[in-house]
Amino acid sequence: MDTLLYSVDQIRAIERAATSALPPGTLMRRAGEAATTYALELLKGRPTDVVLVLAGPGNNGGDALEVAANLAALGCKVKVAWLGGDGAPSPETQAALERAHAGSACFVDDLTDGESHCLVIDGLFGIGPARPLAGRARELVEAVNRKRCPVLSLDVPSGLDADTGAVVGPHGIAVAATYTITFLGNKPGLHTGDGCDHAGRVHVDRLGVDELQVAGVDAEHARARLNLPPLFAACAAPRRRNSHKGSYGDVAVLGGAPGMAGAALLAARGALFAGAGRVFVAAVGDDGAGIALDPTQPEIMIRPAAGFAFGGRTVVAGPGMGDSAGATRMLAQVLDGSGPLLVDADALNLVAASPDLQARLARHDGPAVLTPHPLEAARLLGVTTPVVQADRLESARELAQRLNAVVVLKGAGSVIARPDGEVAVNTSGNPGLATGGSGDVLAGLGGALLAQGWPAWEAALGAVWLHGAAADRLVNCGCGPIGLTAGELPRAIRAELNALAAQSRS
Ligand SMILES: NC(=O)C1=CN([C@@H]2O[C@H](COP(=O)(O)OP(=O)(O)OC[C@H]3O[C@@H](n4cnc5c(N)ncnc54)[C@H](O)[C@@H]3O)[C@@H](O)[C@H]2O)[C@@H](O)CC1
Ligand SMILES: Nc1ncnc2c1ncn2[C@@H]1O[C@H](COP(=O)(O)OP(=O)(O)O)[C@@H](O)[C@H]1O
Ligand SMILES: [K+]
Repeated sequence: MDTLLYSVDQIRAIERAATSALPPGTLMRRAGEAATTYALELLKGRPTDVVLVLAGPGNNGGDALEVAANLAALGCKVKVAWLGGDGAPSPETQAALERAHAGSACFVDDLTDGESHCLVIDGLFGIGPARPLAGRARELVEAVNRKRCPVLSLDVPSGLDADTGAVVGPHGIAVAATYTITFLGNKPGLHTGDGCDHAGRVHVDRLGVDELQVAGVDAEHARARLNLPPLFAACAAPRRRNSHKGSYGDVAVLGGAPGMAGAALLAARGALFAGAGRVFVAAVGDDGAGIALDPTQPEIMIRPAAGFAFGGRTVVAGPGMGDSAGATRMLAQVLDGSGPLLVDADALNLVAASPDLQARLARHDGPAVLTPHPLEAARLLGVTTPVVQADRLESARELAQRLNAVVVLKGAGSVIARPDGEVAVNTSGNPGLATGGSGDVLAGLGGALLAQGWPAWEAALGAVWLHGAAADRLVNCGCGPIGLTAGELPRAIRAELNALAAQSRS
């Protein structure tokens, strides 16, 4: 899998470089050939029924018409729904249209509901759409999304923004593909937000554009990639025989105000099962009369936050912390400290509400990771959740820069961003994680990696990937996605982390 993620501007730059070096029409022909080969692979070489091809007015439509012509020439039954535009098609698309017309592909005006197809090829729009799909384009997408057969999108599911993973809106619609074959380079929008539900399995074909042409763009711009173990596995070193609990750091969870003990305990368990040497809960607003023990995890030491010695420990601030004056005071204290810090949940909301805490956080003298979900990110940025979700990569970048910390913007395709603008989009996980407390476990896991000496960037990448991989492991064993509980995650995280450490040795 190509792990670098290119913006539409970068793809257009790569395209310009390649087009000027190649005979006219080469890229579209190659896109058509690559998609034909992939379609036949998906159909195990033998289409059993009609292949329906949707072709739009731009070059994405040209790619689709190439596929239609190729499949028809190979003897497949092909129907084409062609959506002409206002202007004339590009010369390449015009040539592809003529090729498709000259062969045995049958052009149809409308899709008949209930007609069966073995595959739909979606070539309505690629990286071009600037406005929400409407009229006949919308009707075609609605009809395709009602079908039960597999759908192969060319380049990008039509109607999806390739940069952001948002459906082009307002009130837009996008093809929900089973597979996407994407050209010249991988694209962030296929892997985050709505993109996760629309792209299906993503296959990248560089169309034979040589690395040198792409390299010029990489060196200058490529600042996004998929989050996979090679980015952080080197930190998951096997344990030295001659080591002790002090070798693996202390994690202190600042949170667990009365009535919200569970969140802090889940974070603490996340830290414990991810290998922290010792785990504490510094319970906010608790004079010691509240939770004293986690009966299923007595290893966790629970102390009142007031007077707790945070120095020299990794602090996970926020799970179940509440917004009391005491909580705010304790948070200011840990922000002013110099140890590794992970800020989550209520602590993020307190930071969002206080310019003073924001300044303290930006000045924090030590590794810092923030783990907002989209609403928390919106509060921190002073915008609404839809604004955050409309461009998850840029929202995460903006926050990382403003608060001078590594930021994890959670949700499907979590985005991890650094203050210098580098971004990674997570590849693991599933909607089983959409359950109360799973974020608390992630916070504890991130804290444990920091406590074991992982730098902030690698700790954030590793925690997000391991958390998702643990959820995938549980689903593969039948424990979800429906009904997966946050409490099941720590043990699965332990299994994933040990597997990673074992691999890093071999
Ligand atoms: N960029 C490249 O290097 C290559 C591009 N190719 C294909 O070309 C695509 C890009 O082509 P285009 O730039 O022509 O863009 P698209 O084919 O994505 O669509 C642009 C066309 O759609 C119209 N349009 C946009 N939004 C619309 C809406 N809501 N309703 C109706 N019409 C709308 C535009 O006016 C324009 O005519 C890529 O995604 C890819 O599939 C391939 O041929 C291979 C090489
Ligand atoms: N649909 C999803 N796909 C993948 N991961 C998800 C999905 N929904 C939630 N998650 C993950 O689950 C965690 C939820 O965290 P959060 O919203 O803070 O929940 P809580 O506060 O209840 O613990 C995050 O790591 C998030 O990325
Ligand atoms: K498409």
